[in-house]
Amino acid sequence: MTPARILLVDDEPAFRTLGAQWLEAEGYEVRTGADLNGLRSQLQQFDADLILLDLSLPPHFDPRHTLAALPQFTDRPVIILTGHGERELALEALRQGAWDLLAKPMDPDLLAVVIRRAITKHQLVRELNSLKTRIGRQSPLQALIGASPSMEGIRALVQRIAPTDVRVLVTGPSGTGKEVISRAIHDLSQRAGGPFISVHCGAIPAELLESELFGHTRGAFTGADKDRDGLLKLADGGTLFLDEIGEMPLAMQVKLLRVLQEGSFYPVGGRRLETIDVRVISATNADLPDKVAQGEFREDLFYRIKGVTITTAPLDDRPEDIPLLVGHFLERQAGGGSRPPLHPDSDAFNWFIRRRWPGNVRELKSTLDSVAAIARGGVITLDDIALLYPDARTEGPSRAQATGDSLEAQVRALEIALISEALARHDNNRTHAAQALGLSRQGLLKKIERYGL
Ligand SMILES: Nc1ncnc2c1ncn2[C@@H]1O[C@H](COP(=O)(O)OP(=O)(O)OP(=O)(O)O)[C@@H](O)[C@H]1O
Repeated sequence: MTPARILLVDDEPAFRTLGAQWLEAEGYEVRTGADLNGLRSQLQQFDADLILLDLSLPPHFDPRHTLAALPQFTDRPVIILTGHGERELALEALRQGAWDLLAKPMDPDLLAVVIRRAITKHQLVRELNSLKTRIGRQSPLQALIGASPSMEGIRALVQRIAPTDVRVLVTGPSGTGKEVISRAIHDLSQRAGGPFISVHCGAIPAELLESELFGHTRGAFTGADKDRDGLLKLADGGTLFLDEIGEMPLAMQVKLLRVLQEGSFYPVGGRRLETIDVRVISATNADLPDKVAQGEFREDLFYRIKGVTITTAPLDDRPEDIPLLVGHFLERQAGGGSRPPLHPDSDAFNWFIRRRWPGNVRELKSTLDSVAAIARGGVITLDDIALLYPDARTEGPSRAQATGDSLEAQVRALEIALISEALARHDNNRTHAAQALGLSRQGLLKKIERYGL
């Protein structure tokens, strides 16, 4: 097990040295600090599980100054070290969210117990929060992240059509979540217990597509040394997801049309008619009516697969989804472990929101993966981003200016980013996050509900 980390902040060098030696002997990993100003950046380098904090610190040596800064650090237990005669200040520290206070000179036995209790409770709270989040996210609809009107409309439609057997066509640019949407429809349908079989129509060579879909009998062609079921058969009782259907060769389109009309097919080389029961969901980033007009896609097949059409929007058109997606991916990266997810500071959040994402959510996710890999101390900063994207600090006009996002979308994006950041910083403690944002707890809860945070 990795040792818990403690940051000891005190202006007296001798106290720091002795304190650190004692804490290390108790099995903790320790760093020390001498002033209040460096504390925040020190925490970015060293994600402490607990802070031991003296109240009179440079540069002001004014306990009130330290107290005013305290709420910034109480996303982990802070134990205040007080001198005698500071009773009022100590009480105020507790009101500001300090975990406990101990008078100098320290009683080592008492200190050991207080530290151990604080760290254990803090770890339990983190685990509880991460479990709550995971349980709360279990509805298939909650796999569809986003608070933009576009995503809200999609979620409402998915909920309506999922229990029916209607065919669905999901269209929209690459990387905007067409497969995630299709999967959510399946997971919410009565077929959820059955298979979800995904076929990438453009990736399978035309000459193989037929046997991949319909299966084949032994000896049907060179190399067919035994009977093999196709993907249609494997999808029986479940959902067949035809991805990039616009890339399906014309000859195959005719055969697929027959299956959709009759619900049955012959495996390649076979004489026995196979009957299947599948729901078909198709996806494409192509303009199918245009392909129909060009003679590249069969009109009759288009109308067969069209059913209800869901259209996804480019990520650049819905900036308010960015902070939520960032939070979601970081949480998934953390995997519910004992360490909390990384979180971007406000400059980093702004960079993610302002940037353009031609590769949509897929590009956002892979950028986040690389940035998260080099971040230290639990926080993603603009400095981390600038290591991979040297233009990060100087990037030209904001995405909003370039794309003309509505003021409403920009305000929503900013509000979601600030709330997500405050919640992350305060370990999902809504009371503390509300205080930090200058909102009432009730007001914050309303916003959390509205944005599905
Ligand atoms: N709204 C969303 N909520 C959660 N994850 C999303 C969302 N949109 C996209 N993703 C994630 O983005 C990545 C790309 O999504 P997906 O494969 O569904 O896109 P697509 O539109 O089907 O892309 P393509 O057209 O290239 O096949 C996946 O990792 C997916 O989990």
